[in-house]
Amino acid sequence: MHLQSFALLAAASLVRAETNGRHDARQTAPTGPEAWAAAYARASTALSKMSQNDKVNIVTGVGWDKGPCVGNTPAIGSIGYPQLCLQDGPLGVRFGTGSNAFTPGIQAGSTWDVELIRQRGAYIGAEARGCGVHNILGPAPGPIGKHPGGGRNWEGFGADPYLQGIATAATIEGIQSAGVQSTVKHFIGNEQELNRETMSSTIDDRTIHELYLWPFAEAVHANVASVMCSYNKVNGTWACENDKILNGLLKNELGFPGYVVSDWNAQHTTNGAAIGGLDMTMPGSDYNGKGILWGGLLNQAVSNNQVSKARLDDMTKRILASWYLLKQDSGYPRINIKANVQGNHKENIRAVARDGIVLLKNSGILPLKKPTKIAVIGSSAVVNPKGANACVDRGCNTGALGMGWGSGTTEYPYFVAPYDAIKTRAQSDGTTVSLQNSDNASGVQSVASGVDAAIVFITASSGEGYITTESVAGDRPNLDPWHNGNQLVQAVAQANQNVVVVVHSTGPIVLETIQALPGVKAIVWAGLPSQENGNALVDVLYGLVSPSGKLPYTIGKSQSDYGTKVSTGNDNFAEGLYIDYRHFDNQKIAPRYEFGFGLSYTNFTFSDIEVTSNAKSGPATGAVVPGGRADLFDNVATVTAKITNSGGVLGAEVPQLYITLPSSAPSSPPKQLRGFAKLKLAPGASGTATFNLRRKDLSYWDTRQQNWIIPSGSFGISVGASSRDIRLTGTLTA
Ligand SMILES: OC[C@H]1O[C@@H](O[C@H]2[C@H](O)[C@@H](O)[C@H](O[C@H]3[C@H](O)[C@@H](O)[C@H](O)O[C@@H]3CO)O[C@@H]2CO)[C@H](O)[C@@H](O)[C@@H]1O
Repeated sequence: MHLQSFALLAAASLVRAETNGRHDARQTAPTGPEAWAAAYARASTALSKMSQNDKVNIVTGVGWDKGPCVGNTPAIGSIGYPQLCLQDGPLGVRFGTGSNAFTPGIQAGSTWDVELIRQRGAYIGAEARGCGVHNILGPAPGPIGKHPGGGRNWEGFGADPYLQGIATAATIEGIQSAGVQSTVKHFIGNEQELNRETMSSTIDDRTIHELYLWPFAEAVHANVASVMCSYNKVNGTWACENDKILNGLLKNELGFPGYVVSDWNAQHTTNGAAIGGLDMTMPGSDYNGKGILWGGLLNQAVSNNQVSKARLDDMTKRILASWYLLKQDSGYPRINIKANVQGNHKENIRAVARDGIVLLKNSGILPLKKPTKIAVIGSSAVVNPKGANACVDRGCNTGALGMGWGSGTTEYPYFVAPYDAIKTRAQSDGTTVSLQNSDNASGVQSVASGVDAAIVFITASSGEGYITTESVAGDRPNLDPWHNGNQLVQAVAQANQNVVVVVHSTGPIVLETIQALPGVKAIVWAGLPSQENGNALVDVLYGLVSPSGKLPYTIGKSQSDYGTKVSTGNDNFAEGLYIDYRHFDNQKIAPRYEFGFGLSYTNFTFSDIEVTSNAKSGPATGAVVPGGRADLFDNVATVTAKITNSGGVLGAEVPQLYITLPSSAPSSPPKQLRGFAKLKLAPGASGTATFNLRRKDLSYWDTRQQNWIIPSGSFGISVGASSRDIRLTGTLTA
């Protein structure tokens, strides 16, 4: 990008900051084009001191397993540039022994609490910095969750582009406020693990803009330092050499000033990747130390003019500018992945684990009221007998579940299992606890009968495809609970009429068998709570807090209701815009629990909706700032609603705003999330939810005009407690 364009765009960025309250809480994170312009100026000065060899080195990883981090580039002595350390990942410092295992992205999304998510990012950033990590490989809003059983969905924030976008931006702002580069991944269309390194994702122009690109646009707007291109092909061309998506969408349309780093071994050619928009190759060789595509080969290609010197300079400047942007050129800690950096961050981990718990069903059994006797049942109530970290990259589902498996995991520094925390609480209440730490349905009668509450634990897991767990090679082939969970719950419900089912899962499971059992009095969707698993659960089971999580995906009545299937060859994304609730709404399919659903121990009433708007139909016209045209980020309408806690205990509600586009727009999902807020309210208290709608929030992508358009006519505004529990409606006209 040119310096003049940054200077011109600085003013536009200030307008955005004043008009979009959501981002005002940003602290020391770099802010917009002016910060990039200063970083680019310094990058240009450094560039002039670098040899062609230096430039090739700074863009080329040193090779797999040849440095202290999962990704490393060599130091460049001539400019005082360090050996750069890139380390996973989205929930903390992978392989760290003195760091925390933060709550997975999907649990953070389930809180719908932007400030908790931002703090989570800031703490991940602080720990990465403390370990000398320059670039932390997260967050991961791709996959978004086209497939309910997609192996890596749990690394991101939920099956909706808006929720993913807000959570992604807040996470990046948090991470980068600690002076650490954030990498947003995986760009783009990597929605399944099966065949991810061979398949092509064919995604139409409107769908890519409105669904898959959306969170990445928010990431670029939050000044993310780098973007990781994915393994798959997009529309027939490898993502890491795809001119249309890297140069076209990312760098030109979104004005991305940072650098594109390859997923590990996702590069296929020397010249094609350089010309197609890749800026840094990782890890630099294949896992056997071979297959080196840049380094010497790139040097030759530049000397032969097959790749221009200007392109190599551009790659180098992007990498240097990101380093200067985060002020990593002075006083940066030395690399020590084993550093002790935990601080008090477990408070955030417990808060996210707890506030992400979704209460799905409660016939009055919860919160527990000093029961005399309880039973705790299931192998996932206790920690893995071999230790919480016994399986490499968490590649098993044994014992209590806190995260899925793969590169997006960390080591647990400790693990509080449900049984540990329940026992501690029970002791102080004088409750007797009996335990069956297996999933054996036939032996459950004796432990479950005669207790005041039988708490039964079931799970489902998934992860990255290089590990197969219990025959699951990444993506879940079905949405059933593992380890005969349905049969276990059935047996418990036969022995006892006061059953509480606790689910730990990487994504939706079909609950129909469990739902039909009269003995099941509560279903607690505890998600993926990481190391604070048991503590977070006890907070909710005993009413220390009222549950306040909301589902970040739909729980359908059957797998086929979702309308997508993991592809065995290439995938033409035929469902288009219609994934998750967009599909259920469009096809008028009743889910069991809809996107955005979650109960509380109190009640909330919604009233007094007000809509003010100066939205005008037509295209966006602003200059390009990081994230897209500047005016896309201008507030054009505001909706407010009064929320009152009309129940008897303190609680938090998440009012959600959905829009329905006017009939002049091309056919669109019936409802699309475009705002949410989390209000903590004492009994009887009221608060105002304010939803600021930006131009982009009211626009569709017009494939002919190649622009975002606000359609003319009347927009439906729905405000509710879920995507289907709409309490207030209004309209606005553009
Ligand atoms: O970690 C950086 C990015 O890497 C991708 O995941 C890779 C993961 O980090 C790595 O540990 C794993 O390596 C295994 C390899 O695939 C396998 O063939 C070999 O036998 O064992 C290796 C060690 O277990 O490879 C993963 C890629 O296949 C992620 O996609 C990305 O998100 C990470 O940021």
